[in-house]
Amino acid sequence: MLPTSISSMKSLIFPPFSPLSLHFPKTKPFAFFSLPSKTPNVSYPKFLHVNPSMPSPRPPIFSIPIRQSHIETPQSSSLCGEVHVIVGPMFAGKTTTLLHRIQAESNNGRTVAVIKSNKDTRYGLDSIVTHDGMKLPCWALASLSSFRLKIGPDAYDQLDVIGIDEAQFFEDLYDFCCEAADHDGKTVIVAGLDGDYLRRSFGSVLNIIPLANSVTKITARCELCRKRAFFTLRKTDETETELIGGAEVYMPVCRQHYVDGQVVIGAARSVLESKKLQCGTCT
Ligand SMILES: Nc1ncnc2c1ncn2[C@@H]1O[C@H](COP(=O)(O)OP(=O)(O)O)[C@@H](O)[C@H]1O
Ligand SMILES: Cc1cn([C@H]2C[C@H](O)[C@@H](COP(=O)(O)O)O2)c(=O)[nH]c1=O
Ligand SMILES: [Zn+2]
Repeated sequence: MLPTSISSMKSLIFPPFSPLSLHFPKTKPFAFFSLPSKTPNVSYPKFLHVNPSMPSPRPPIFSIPIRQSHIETPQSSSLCGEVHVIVGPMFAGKTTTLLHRIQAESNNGRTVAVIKSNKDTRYGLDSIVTHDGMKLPCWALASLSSFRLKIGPDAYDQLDVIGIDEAQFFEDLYDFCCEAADHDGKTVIVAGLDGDYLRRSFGSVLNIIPLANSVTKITARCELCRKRAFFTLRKTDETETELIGGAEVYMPVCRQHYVDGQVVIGAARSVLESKKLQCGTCT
């Protein structure tokens, strides 16, 4: 028997919720299923280079899988996709984790494609490369909305899994994930920075958390004390939010060293500014 408050409610959904559907969402656990591979002519990335001496990525320290159930219904099994989000500071292993998940999906016979932002030109535009040198061919795009046309609508329809790296640079991330997972039935695996060098929310990455089946925050090692690093410190005095770079510009730091670093950088900046004011030749 349902509680009165629920049973007396008029359902706007047909058929109305059963008590079972209230308690057990009809989602599938990540990587628990394998769809048959569809056509052989779809581009099917393989790892070009996996360094065998590379340690496997550190386990996430913070993972919130949204409650899932093994109960499936026939009508939910084909259409609904999934969204999985991997965040953390630079050098935490986001790209490594994304590539491992994509490789696992591909090994399960699922058709995969990976997208990165064309703003990140660090290693050329044709591949995603981790800080360790692991590499996977990708689509480098200015916007996610261009993906379907770029890959071709037929190839898009054949895709099971879409990986997105450097997600902070895509303005249309929310709309793309919604459409791909809810409407097109794709599994979307997103990797990106949750925060910028000032620890402000970066791009649309945090906006897609309400869409996600799972959210995983991973950490790096603080470059100064080797403790867990949750943040990215910018070592230079540039102030624009988007500034492409690697270890020459950024370092992963723990909370203490982030705070100390901001104080040191702030002090250095004010010294430089006061020197500029005193110097007659500087403008
Ligand atoms: N300061 C650093 N400079 C270069 N490589 C680093 C540094 N710190 C960690 N790494 C390496 O980078 C790997 C993570 O690379 P990657 O997956 O590309 O990270 P992310 O995508 O989170 O930036 C780590 O496992 C580590 O081996
Ligand atoms: C913190 C921060 C980073 N970026 C840039 C720097 C890199 O090009 C990417 C992050 O790459 P990774 O795969 O996570 O190592 O983002 C930026 O533009 N602004 C920032 O504040
Ligand atoms: Zn530290």
